[in-house]
Amino acid sequence: MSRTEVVVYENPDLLAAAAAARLVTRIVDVQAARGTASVVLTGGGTGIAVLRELRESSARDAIDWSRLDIYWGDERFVPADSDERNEKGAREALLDHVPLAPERVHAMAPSDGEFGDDVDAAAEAYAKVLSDAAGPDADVPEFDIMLLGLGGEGHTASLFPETDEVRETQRSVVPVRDCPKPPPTRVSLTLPAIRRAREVWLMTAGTAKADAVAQALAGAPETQIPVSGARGYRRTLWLLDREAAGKLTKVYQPPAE
Ligand SMILES: O=C1O[C@H](COP(=O)(O)O)[C@@H](O)[C@H](O)[C@H]1O
Repeated sequence: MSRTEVVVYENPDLLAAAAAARLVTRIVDVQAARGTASVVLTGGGTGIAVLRELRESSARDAIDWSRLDIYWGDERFVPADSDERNEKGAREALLDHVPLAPERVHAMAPSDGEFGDDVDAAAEAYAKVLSDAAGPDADVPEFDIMLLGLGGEGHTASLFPETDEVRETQRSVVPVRDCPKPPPTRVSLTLPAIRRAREVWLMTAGTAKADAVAQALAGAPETQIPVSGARGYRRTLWLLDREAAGKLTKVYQPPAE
């Protein structure tokens, strides 16, 4: 049975620090229970701030970094050294500063990588990465924790409102072209792939996100507000600052840990 929880923090700094602390605890608990853990990363202001907080936390040493698999929920299809790359942001904020096993870091291809500027091939290759990791019975692994951000118009990962990609039901990974938010070409997990995660953590801050947050939590159709369809099969955890939560009509209490 899946549950939805909403936690509101006073400001974006507190949100990022608290999300980082939760992440350490959850990864350590999963590793204690199952040996390894998997985390799907997001780009965006809050997602990268959380990784930076994690790097600066002394508790990060509680994680066995060599037994952690890293994936991405979406990526901008730009050259590897572009500041637009979600991978580059994550590496600078955290990944280059911790002893991860390089073969467990599963990045999406850049536009100057092995597939050149063929975004279809890059998306197909990432789908293969996921299906290889999932084993014989599934196309997508059961990720332990998927971190996602969202845009003011309701996009999550790189799934934008009223697009073919948000309606995708067969593929786990799709190429995305003509995105309303630059850069225009991206690779994204689809909603069915996102829903393979045990836990989805939706993290965002600021008044620009308040409408989308309120609509998603009120159950808006996912074709209109894609983040509405981003759910973990065990838990969906919204981590918000006061401004992003500003249009919620219901009062949310912090859940008991
Ligand atoms: O383009 C993207 O935007 C979202 C949200 O970013 P934010 O800076 O407005 O918080 C992000 O979640 C996604 O990964 C990224 O590619």
